[in-house]
Amino acid sequence: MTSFQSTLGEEAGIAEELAESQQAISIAEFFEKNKHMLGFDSGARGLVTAVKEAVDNALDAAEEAGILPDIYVEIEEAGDYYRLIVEDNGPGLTKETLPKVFGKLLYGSRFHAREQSRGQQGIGISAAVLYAQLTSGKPAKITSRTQGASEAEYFELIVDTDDNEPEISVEETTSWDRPHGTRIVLEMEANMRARNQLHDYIKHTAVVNPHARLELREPQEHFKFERATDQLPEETEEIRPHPHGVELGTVMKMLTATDSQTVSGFLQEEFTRVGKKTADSVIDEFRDRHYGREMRWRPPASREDIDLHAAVSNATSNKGADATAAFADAIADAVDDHDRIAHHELLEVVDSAADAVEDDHGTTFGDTVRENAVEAVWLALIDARELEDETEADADAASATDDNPSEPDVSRLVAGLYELADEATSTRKDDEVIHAFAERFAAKFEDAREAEENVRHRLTRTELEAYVDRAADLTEEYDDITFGDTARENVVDAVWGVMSTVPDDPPLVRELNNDRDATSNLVDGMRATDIMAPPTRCLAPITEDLISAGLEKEFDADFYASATRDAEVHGGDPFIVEAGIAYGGDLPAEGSADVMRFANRVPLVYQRGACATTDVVKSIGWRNYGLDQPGGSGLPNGPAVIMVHVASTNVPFTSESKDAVANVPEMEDEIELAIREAARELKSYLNKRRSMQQRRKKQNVLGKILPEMAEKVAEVTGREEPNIDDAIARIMNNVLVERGVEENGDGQAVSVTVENNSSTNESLEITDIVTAEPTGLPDDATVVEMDGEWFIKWAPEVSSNDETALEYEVADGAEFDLDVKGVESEKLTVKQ
Ligand SMILES: Nc1ncnc2c1ncn2[C@@H]1O[C@H](COP(=O)(O)OP(=O)(O)OP(=O)(O)O)[C@@H](O)[C@H]1O
Repeated sequence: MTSFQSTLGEEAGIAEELAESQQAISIAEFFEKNKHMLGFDSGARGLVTAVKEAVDNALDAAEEAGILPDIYVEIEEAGDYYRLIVEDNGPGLTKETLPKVFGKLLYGSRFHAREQSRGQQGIGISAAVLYAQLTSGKPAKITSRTQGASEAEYFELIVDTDDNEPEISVEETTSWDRPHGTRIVLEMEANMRARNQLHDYIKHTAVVNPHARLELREPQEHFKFERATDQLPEETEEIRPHPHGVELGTVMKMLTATDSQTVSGFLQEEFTRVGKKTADSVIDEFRDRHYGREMRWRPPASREDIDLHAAVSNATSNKGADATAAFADAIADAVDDHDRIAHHELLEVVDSAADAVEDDHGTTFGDTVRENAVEAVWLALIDARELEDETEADADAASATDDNPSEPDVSRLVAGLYELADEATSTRKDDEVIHAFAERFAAKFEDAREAEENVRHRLTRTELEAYVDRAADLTEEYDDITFGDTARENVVDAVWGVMSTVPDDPPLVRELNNDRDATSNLVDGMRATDIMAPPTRCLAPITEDLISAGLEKEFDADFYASATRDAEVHGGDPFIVEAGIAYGGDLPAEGSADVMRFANRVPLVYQRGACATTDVVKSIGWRNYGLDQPGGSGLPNGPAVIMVHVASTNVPFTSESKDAVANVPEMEDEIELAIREAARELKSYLNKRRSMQQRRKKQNVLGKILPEMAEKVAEVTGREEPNIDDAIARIMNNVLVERGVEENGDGQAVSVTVENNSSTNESLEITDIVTAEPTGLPDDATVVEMDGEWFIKWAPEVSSNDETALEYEVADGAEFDLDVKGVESEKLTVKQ
């Protein structure tokens, strides 16, 4: 075999030779070879995917136009092929756009829109056309009529795979009975082996789109899903990206495209949820990262031998004694007013002192005088020894007295850093060790200043971490102690906490444009700033009520729960996760629970195992929620359906075929929280059901034993049999509702007594139906007559261990019927 290597050197121009075989690959050609990526990997699957693409588009288009969708899908055998027909009542397509929509890959209206829609990439339907033409050789036949048009347009076309352009074979106008809409006819090599997936897709689409009317006619079966509501989903609006989660590359692109000049304007104009205040916070975060923060040192205490006044006076020349004294006074006082002061704050102090003295004394305090004063005070602040020249004699005298508490025995930097490190580290650390650490830490500041590298003590957090690490490493080495990561982080936090953000102006947009590092700091700043969640008007969640309603429509269960989370952000796009659970009833008790996955109201029928949704369901400990879960992980067993819906302006799918949601941590967290929210409701339902079952069991046993005992007791004692119902109600802590009737001459006196033997207060709704007109009813009861029956309604609140009664009179011979609501049947004994 001749390799290129073996011929290298023998022949010139190998690169040119190689270059000849290089050529551009058309997108259509690429997809022709990678059909599986788009969900067309087999005849069975291809048919389902084509239906899905056409129906999703039809729903998107109708909703966007404010039309209640009416969609007809037909699959018929056509010789060796299958013919797919999808008709919608949407707004239709114009003559100009139609050929591109169906005959050009990556052409669509939604790719750039930050708005929830089923379609995203502009590939779906043209890929179906491509699949049909590749497998059957037949063109797609499209009819479309726009609203108000007198006739429809009819096209027969294929995708020209060489240049990814539509190749039209027939183009004519035609009549069509639909006033507006689109009809697609595709012939393809296919089979019905994925019939179940097809049915699931259509059925589940109906569940989450109760406003749509769907019809599916296939060779064997025919389904119609009538719409359950005339309410279209909330209209969505396009939004700008949210600052949380936009990638660096996106921001760099946005910076080149924006009309804003300043970073603040850029942030406010191009992102959602950013006003002036939020932009300022982002810029502060940017400053911390880009310029760093400045260390703030404490001003000298009066007991310290530091005379700021003298320092300023000595550094100020030719300004006259009065002006100089006033200048020095103003600075010393202002510094003293600060709890801590950074270099840029000192600059402000000196500037305002100079301005004030200039006004009062008519002397000019130029830049040099101001700079000298700043330097003198800064030196005094950060290191007392700098002043020793002037105060040497005093200091020597003071240090001679060992027990003089007012004498600082370390430099001010060491003392300042010692204070912070001591507070931040565990009390177990030796004082001396902390002191030694503070000395090494201070040396880093001091060395950098002396070397004129960092006169202002300005550090980024990373630089500060390096200072702390170096000082801690040395302390570990020389003092033979451990200075662990937590202690180091605590010291960094404490020092960073007292440091001050520098007020330097951020770069202009054009300066940021080619500065990758600065832009990266801006992106980090955006992420670190607390920003309100994005508006949800771009999203159309199903909502809790409709999830439950959808589940109820589809599954005959005993219990339904649903949860809709607040919006979160991923990659600058907002998303909302919803979950629903149906349990019991007719759901199959054997095997694992069914997981239904939806993204932007589209059922996901393939690649269940590759989906973040399934992963999250499996990772939850379902035993905590009352479901059986063999081995404590994986899908739970039992009669349950778990449904998850992810709605986003950009759902992160694992591939272009949009079958599975990718494992994005932010999204997984929300999926988990939504499922847990619904699962908590399931848990309390199951707990209650279990305790009710136990109660019923106990009651059944009592109901059997007590009458036998009562009979025996009566026999032995010769007395009347005791009242069993009352006894059971008391033993079981039940609510007992009992009717008493007494003859009272003209008629009967009725009393309905409620005895609450339970441990909770109860609110009941009692309806007593009487066949004669009742009289003497209390005010809190209402009565309505219907067809010779009187409905007495009474809603008493009865505290635990209390009782109340409804009393009235009625003619002789009247009959009664009591209906009690508000208390579970297991906790209720009704005796009439
Ligand atoms: N039935 C239809 N009625 C009206 N417009 C349609 C219809 N089908 C498609 N369109 C338009 O054609 C565009 C392209 O559709 P296509 O299916 O190729 O991509 P998509 O739906 O935008 O994205 P995806 O590739 O994710 O499905 C859509 O964005 C929409 O504007």
